[in-house]
Amino acid sequence: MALTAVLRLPARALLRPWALLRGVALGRTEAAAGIRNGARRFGSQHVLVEPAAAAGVAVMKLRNPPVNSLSLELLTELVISLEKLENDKVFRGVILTSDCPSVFSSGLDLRELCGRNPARYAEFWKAVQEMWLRFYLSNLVLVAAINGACPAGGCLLSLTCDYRVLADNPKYLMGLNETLLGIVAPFWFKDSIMNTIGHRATEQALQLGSLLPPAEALQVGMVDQVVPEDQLLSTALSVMAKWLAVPDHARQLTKSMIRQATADRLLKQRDADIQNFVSFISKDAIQKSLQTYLEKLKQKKG
Ligand SMILES: CCCCCCCCC/C=C/C(=O)SCCNC(=O)CCNC(=O)[C@H](O)C(C)(C)COP(=O)(O)OP(=O)(O)OC[C@H]1O[C@@H](n2cnc3c(N)ncnc32)[C@H](O)[C@@H]1OP(=O)(O)O
Repeated sequence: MALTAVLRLPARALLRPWALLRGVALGRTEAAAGIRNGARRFGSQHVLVEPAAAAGVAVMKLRNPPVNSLSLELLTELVISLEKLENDKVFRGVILTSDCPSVFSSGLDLRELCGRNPARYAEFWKAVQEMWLRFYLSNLVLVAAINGACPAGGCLLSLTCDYRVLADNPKYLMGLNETLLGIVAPFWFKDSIMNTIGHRATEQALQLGSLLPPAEALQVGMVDQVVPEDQLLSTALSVMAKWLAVPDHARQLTKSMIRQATADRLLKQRDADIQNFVSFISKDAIQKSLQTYLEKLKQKKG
């Protein structure tokens, strides 16, 4: 099965990601999808996964130019790639980074939020939920090496990781800016940031839709470290070594003890959350807000 065909499958196919992966693996040559110089390496259209220099560590790169917007396809491939690594006994940690210059991820693909029908909105939102649940609860160590701007859904993705290192560049703004688009960050976005930066800082960051430069993101605890851009990957690898020095079973149970309750809040009401999203995003006023925001983004260039 060609990857393009895989990507046209509905989100419910995520329930059987191995069936999809078999298709991906069979559809691509070993050189493209698996083994290069003896090292395991696989990729899909929008996610590149390669072994890092350190044993047991993979680097997962988002590759959806120009700005790594989280489309249904990218979300689906992220989940499949993570699941594949989790099922491969070789890997214990993943460094998540971007293959696009200056942008880690621009967040949810705004084209998925505008002018679609309710069934497509529902399918998309289910994929957003799935990405968050799988990454947030992953038994692997996830370190985000944030090498670009990181707004909204991009920030959410980084918040699923166990540790965040941000490259020191004043253009690399980070935060949940939903209110500035006239939309509302769902409760599990809010939970993710509140568990990271605390209650009071969340009140401000979320209501103001703050996009913080590196020094402020560090100060508030949105990232754990800010480093010169040329040291980003080496720092992420050092951090990973520290986390991998801990026995997996003890670390995994501890992670789950801390995170499961937050994930359960969504797991208990996934369908209601989808319905909420669909009815919210379908409102004329919300559609207008989003269209205006998208147009402003496009005009910025001219
Ligand atoms: C009750 C609760 C219920 C639930 C309520 C609903 C909850 C929804 C939660 C939503 C979460 C989100 O993530 S919403 C997404 C929020 N994201 C953002 O606000 C980021 C917007 N983007 C940016 O700020 C910038 O693009 C940035 C990422 C910094 C990169 O700047 P650059 O100058 O490098 O690039 P640009 O020139 O701006 O962008 C290049 C092209 O990419 C497009 N582009 C940029 N971001 C895009 C995006 N997210 N989706 C699609 N397309 C995007 C631009 O329009 C350009 O298109 P062309 O002109 O055609 O080339």
